[in-house]
Amino acid sequence: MSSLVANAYNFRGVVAIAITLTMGALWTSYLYGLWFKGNQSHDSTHELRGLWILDGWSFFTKRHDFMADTFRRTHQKVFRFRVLQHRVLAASGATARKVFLTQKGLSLDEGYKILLGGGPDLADINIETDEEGHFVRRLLSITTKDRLQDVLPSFVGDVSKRMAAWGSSGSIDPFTEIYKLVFQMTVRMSTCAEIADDPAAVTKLANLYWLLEQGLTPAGVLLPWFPSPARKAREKATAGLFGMLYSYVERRRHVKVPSDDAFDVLISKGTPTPEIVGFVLRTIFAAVLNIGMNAAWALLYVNMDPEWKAKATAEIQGLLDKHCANSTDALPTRLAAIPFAAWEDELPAFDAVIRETLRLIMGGVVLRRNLLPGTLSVGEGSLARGDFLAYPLADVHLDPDIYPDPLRFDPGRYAAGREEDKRAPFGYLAWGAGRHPCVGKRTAELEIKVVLAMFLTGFECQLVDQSGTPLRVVPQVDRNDIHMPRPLKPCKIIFRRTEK
Ligand code: HEM
Repeated sequence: MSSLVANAYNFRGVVAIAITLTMGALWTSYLYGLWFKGNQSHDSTHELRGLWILDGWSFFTKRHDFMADTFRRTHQKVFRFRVLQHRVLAASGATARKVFLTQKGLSLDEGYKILLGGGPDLADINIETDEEGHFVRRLLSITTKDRLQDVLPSFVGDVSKRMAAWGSSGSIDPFTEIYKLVFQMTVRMSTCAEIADDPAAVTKLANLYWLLEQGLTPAGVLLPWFPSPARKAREKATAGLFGMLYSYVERRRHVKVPSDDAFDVLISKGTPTPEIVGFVLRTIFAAVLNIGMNAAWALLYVNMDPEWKAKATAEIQGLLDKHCANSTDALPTRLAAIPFAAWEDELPAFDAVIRETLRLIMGGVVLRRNLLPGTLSVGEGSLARGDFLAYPLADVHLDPDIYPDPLRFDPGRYAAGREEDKRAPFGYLAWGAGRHPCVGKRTAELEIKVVLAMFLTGFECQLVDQSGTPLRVVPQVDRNDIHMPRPLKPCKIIFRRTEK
């Protein structure tokens, strides 16, 4: 009872502090708004004049609606708003898109760090590394064709082992279970066998990672100084991940015969342990949510489209017949016998399904910060040094003039004779383009293909709603979820295993 009373007092204290902070934030926001109005640029760009904290909040909590509604309401191709002291130019249209993608001096890292809360950062636990500047080069060194060929049989083995735990029939939430498959493959690709072969270690890593993801909240970005539970959780998770990964890397340093695993490759190149840890955290962050959600959506779309399901199934069966003489071998053994080059070059229906899924799902906002001296013209707006630039991919991916009937899943759009993605400059951006194309594309495509191949050759599936009623169309996407756009209404896959 006394602890209940104490909790009630604590609760009232927390509420009082929260109210005081909120009032303080609104008041500061108001004063800042007055100051900002006096200091706004004198160009013709439309500026939102509300309380900055509300604009900033909508940008984090309902980003898609905030951007789409404001473009619609203002009839402008650009508008400006504020997130704390930062000025953001939201831009749409072909000219702005080209500047966004090709202009030197627009920083991708700075854009995401401040407006998305960045990813995991060892500086949160006072460990400074020089990892950021080397990340792309290191990633390319562990995702070469040869390495992916080496790791491919383990990908298939990992996925099939995890799927075996589902039993011979039942139901799964694709956005949870496929995320786990992708997590396992990404750990395999970016760490070492001691972790990837140990389900308890992978689960521990996944739990810490999930805790860290949950720490990336709008409040954490908008009020970084506020010691919120989310911030504490994030620091705790970062410390846990650091401690765990550090000990595995140090153990690998002392083995007599190095392997081809990522840790050993990075150690052999003289990479210090904290930088290897930072590299793994960043890789998992860039990979797992992106691959996990797109693999889950690809499965939903292809399963609901009989024509493309038949094409993709025939294609993978063709590769099984070609590369595996013994048809009595278990499915994972046969899939693992298909060489990486065939996965990459001989699955055009898979490629079209993935390409179309990504167009539909990758509608979020991409970000840059202007580090150039002076002012830069961006379409009909201008960007001062230090300002941020936000471009919604939906501007191009859901434009009916480029992709007629844009919400329809139609992988044939890219085929010779149609090539809708070529109707506008930079008409397809799901893998980025220009100065910052995605460096994880090859790995991501392979992981998605392995998941689809396992489902298409080893399972019968049906998409149902939460009550088990079969769905006739794929659910709509929650475009306001900036981390992992799931369906607006939850759904499940009911499965029956047809081959082991
Ligand atoms: C389906 C999965 C993925 C999708 C849809 C995707 C999409 C993208 C997009 C759209 C960009 C450009 C962002 C921008 O211009 O602001 C990008 C960049 C990038 N991606 Fe991916 N990505 C995926 C998987 C991965 C994976 C697996 C990795 C690493 C293992 C990765 C690493 C990166 C990096 C490092 C960049 C920035 C490159 C640079 O700074 O120049 N991505 N990705």
